[in-house]
Amino acid sequence: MTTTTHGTPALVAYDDAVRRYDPVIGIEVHVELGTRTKMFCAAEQSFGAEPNTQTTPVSLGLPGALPVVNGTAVEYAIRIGLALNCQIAETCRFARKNYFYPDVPKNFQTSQYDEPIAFEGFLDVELEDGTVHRVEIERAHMEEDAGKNTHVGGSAGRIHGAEYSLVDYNRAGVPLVEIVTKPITGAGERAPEVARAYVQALRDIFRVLDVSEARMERGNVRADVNLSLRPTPESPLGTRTETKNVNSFRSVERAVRYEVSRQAAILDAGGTVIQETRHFHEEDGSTSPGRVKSDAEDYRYFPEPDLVPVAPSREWVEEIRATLPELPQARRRRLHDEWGFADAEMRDVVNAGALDLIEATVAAGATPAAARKWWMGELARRAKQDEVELADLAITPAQIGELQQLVDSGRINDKIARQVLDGVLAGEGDPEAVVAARGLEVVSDDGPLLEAIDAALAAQPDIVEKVRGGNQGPVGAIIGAVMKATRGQADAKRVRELVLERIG
Ligand SMILES: Nc1ncnc2c1ncn2[C@@H]1O[C@H](COP(=O)(O)OP(=O)(O)OP(=O)(O)O)[C@@H](O)[C@H]1O
Ligand SMILES: [Mg+2]
Ligand SMILES: [Mg+2]
Repeated sequence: MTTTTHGTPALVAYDDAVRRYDPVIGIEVHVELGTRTKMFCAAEQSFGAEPNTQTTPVSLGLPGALPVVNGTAVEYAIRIGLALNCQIAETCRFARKNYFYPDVPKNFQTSQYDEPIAFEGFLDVELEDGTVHRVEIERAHMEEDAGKNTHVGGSAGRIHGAEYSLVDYNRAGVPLVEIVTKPITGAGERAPEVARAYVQALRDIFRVLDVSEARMERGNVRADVNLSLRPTPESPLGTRTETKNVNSFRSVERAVRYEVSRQAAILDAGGTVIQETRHFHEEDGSTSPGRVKSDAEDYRYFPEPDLVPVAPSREWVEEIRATLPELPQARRRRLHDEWGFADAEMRDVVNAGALDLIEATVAAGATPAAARKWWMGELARRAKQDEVELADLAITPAQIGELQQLVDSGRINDKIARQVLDGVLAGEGDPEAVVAARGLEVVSDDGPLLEAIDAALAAQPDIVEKVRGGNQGPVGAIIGAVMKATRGQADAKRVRELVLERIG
């Protein structure tokens, strides 16, 4: 049997695998809360600080140090729970999850176990083609992050072969909320897409709730991707693997795909999938074994004796519910109605990441249709050409609004508008400034127009004759000559009027 570098049978092609097996996914998402201080102490937490400068005796796990719960973190956890349609516990406790690893200075992580702050929710996830898949949420609980190990020297990629390891406790004790789905069934071959869309929807929610910067590339949001296969949708659940710390949307999708192909190969060969954690490899989208998964009892969970239970009053919970911002899905529906875009147009806008840009452009005075035309047309084309995101183009919604107003007021035409765009993108300033500096304003004064018209009429007497004879067809040639003479800056409609007037 051929095997891959990670010692598994050769992969089964994805399409083949999902024809013969039913994938079930489970996703654990950890989000770092953007509170000023840590979960159980007053140490500040900010990204990129010098290692080990943001610690207190509590986050270093020094003997005798006593934790205190961060009230803002509890509020953020409730916000997340409510946004995910969860029930909020009337009272819940923290628990110690015991394990030994240098990044956990206390030798346990303070987490929640059988009493999460939020439970029994759901999130409707929209796929790129508009299909909606409901993901059931089992629970959302509070916990603290671990520190960060850096392994130095030794053979590359071999953690335990490193010469030495460094540990940074700045991240130890940073507040986290872990959101755990129930097993997600019914996704079939679209399991990778559902997994990705779910994590993306969560990220968007964290941002509007303002509970986290939710930057994947900084590790603010990390997903553990569980996957199992079963012969049919009616079969009992198979054995899952858990691919840890996947930190981009694309990687979530790839991790699911890879595990489907890998597990199908094992099952095809009559083998059994081992319940284990796995590492994801960005370079080739593969996963490799981590550790055989501890059962919960190996963690010797027990209630945290140093912290009182958290008992959010119903009044407080309702107050938080009442101040929840509009969530992304509701906002998309509202804008869809307000803007009057077709379903497919709206989906394209969302998928292109143009929703915020169009909204801001409309706020700057453009009609929704005009805003969409710019961002999904000319600007999308330029973004693609430069291989950048729309939002990273060197032009703002306010500038597009101004540009569109120049067009609407007849001071420039569509063709000139594209030249103005060039100028703005080249850093020549706002549209008004570019128009002035490049002398692009439409010639609206009739004086210079008449001059150009008379010259054109004189140059083409035969056409003048035809038009006088009642055939207006060839008048286009005169208009074209005038437009050329004014370098495209004339208002074509006005030119036509004047030409006909002149010919009489
Ligand atoms: N057979 C299965 N196939 C796919 N997913 C599963 C299966 N069984 C459970 N899951 C999902 O795997 C995830 C397990 O997460 P959970 O936090 O409950 O446990 P854990 O991974 O064992 O614990 P830890 O938080 O210590 O990693 C959940 O999303 C759950 O729905
Ligand atoms: Mg897990
Ligand atoms: Mg978990």
